[in-house]
Amino acid sequence: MKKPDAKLVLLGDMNVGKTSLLHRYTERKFKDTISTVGGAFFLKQWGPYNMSIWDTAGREQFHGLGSMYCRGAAAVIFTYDVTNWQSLVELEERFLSLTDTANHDCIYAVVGNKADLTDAKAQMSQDSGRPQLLSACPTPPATPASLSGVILHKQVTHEDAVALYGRILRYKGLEEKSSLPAEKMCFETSAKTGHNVDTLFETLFDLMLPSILRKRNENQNSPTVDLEECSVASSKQAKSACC
Ligand SMILES: Nc1nc2c(ncn2[C@@H]2O[C@H](COP(=O)(O)OP(=O)(O)OP(=O)(O)O)[C@@H](O)[C@H]2O)c(=O)[nH]1
Ligand SMILES: [Mg+2]
Repeated sequence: MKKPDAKLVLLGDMNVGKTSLLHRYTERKFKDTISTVGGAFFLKQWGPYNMSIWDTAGREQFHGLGSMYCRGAAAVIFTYDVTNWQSLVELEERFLSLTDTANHDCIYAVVGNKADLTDAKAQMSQDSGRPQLLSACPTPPATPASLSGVILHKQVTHEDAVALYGRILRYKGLEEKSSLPAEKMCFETSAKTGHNVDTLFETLFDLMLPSILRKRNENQNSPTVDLEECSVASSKQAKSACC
């Protein structure tokens, strides 16, 4: 198996759709998933480069593994579910610090998945003539009994994601002005319909190119062997694997 040129890691709470995004991109399908155990990686040939994409478990019990998966990452996707405010909150509270082991020039994207559901909900709300309960708000709205069963999930807006992206940059000690702009790095996707999924991965691969070239250059100039990568490569025979 070829040695990966760069590593991209998907982080986020359970059930936000990380595995589904990966399936959609690598297999062009939306298929049934089971909650990920530990993590799994996939290799994607992108032009002359081998990209490794790491799918991590969102469940709390696997949290300790997250920083290991982020070690040496050239890009991290912070994934939330657009219908679930708490999944955005968790990114900052639980997942951001895991990226301390990522490369110093790591690229960060904030991705709201399940965009197909918000469209459906918005449509449903309009059709029924009910009041719009879909606007984002940081605390749960009081839900009158008369409205129970309408729409209980809050939506996360693009502006919420952009604000989180700004806080990620600050946490990383990066200047907003000299970093990649939020408009470019905040995506809304649907693993179900495929909306924006190719754009997400390919935008990130493009942006990872300087990191790939730097790494190739370092490897050429150094006779030392990267033990971490070799152990990963030698223990994985298949295109994808669990670990
Ligand atoms: N409607 C809709 N459902 C989705 C989408 N993406 C994922 N799902 C569903 O959401 C559930 C969770 O998806 P997974 O991809 O397993 O989520 P995950 O983030 O990998 O979860 P963990 O492995 O537990 O961390 C599944 O029932 C998926 O079918 C999407 O874009 N739209
Ligand atoms: Mg999963």
